[in-house]
Amino acid sequence: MLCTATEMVQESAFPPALDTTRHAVFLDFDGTLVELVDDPQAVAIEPAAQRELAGLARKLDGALAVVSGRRIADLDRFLSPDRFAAAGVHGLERRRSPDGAVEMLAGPETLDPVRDRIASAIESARRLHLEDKDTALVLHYRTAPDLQDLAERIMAQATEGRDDLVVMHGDCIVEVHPAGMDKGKAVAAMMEDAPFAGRIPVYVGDDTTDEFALRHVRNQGGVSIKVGGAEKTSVAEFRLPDIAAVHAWIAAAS
Ligand SMILES: O=P(O)(O)OC[C@H]1O[C@H](O[C@H]2O[C@H](CO)[C@@H](O)[C@H](O)[C@H]2O)[C@H](O)[C@@H](O)[C@@H]1O
Repeated sequence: MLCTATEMVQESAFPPALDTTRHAVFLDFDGTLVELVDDPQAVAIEPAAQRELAGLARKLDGALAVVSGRRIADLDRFLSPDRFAAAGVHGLERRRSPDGAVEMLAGPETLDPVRDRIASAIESARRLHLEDKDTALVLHYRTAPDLQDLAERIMAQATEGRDDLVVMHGDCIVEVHPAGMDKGKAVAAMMEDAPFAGRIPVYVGDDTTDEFALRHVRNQGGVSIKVGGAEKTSVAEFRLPDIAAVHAWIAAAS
């Protein structure tokens, strides 16, 4: 099911092959490395695909990061036993190397009033699911698409008057977190330091929240790749049709 669409015209060129001596690779997680499913905790990466991913990180001398709306702890769990550099919760969590510490750019307290309002609002809308990521709250409606308007209304009411927060609309979700960070800013920050600095950024993502990073990378002369068909409009220059194509493209890296 397609829950969202973004702006701008389509180009559908197949991306160039990865060059592991020159590229820095940033990969979205849900919808890019793993298939979308109803239960957010039920995603799984194919073992062969995970081996290729770990192999790519080695070939790039570590210049590979997962850039996700997920918490880094959740990414680690889904990708265990491998660990990667990562930007979690749209950049509000950051880990510059696989074994480094996770920097938190915001705390959970700021969302407490919103958390309470959403929890009480969904008591009468039990088919909506609240995912609490500490520094972000997500209302899921993949299994209740008829409740999209209600989910958006609940989020709008719960965040009314809070200019310090930003509401984002993703694939069958509406999400809130502290303002000031997005995936484009997260990629820009990671590109400032080794092992990413000096390389050409490559970004692969499927959702509206990836558009910040796709735009940033395209503006920097990097390689921007949208995952999905023409129904998903994007600023990206290149396109891979689906998750299987992403993994095949990763496996072909030289
Ligand atoms: O930035 P991403 O790695 O793409 O993470 C975005 C959101 O992913 C998860 O939600 C999405 O995947 C779920 C599992 O397939 C699906 O049920 C949901 O409809 C999708 O939007 C995650 O639950 C969110 O917290 C992330 O923000």
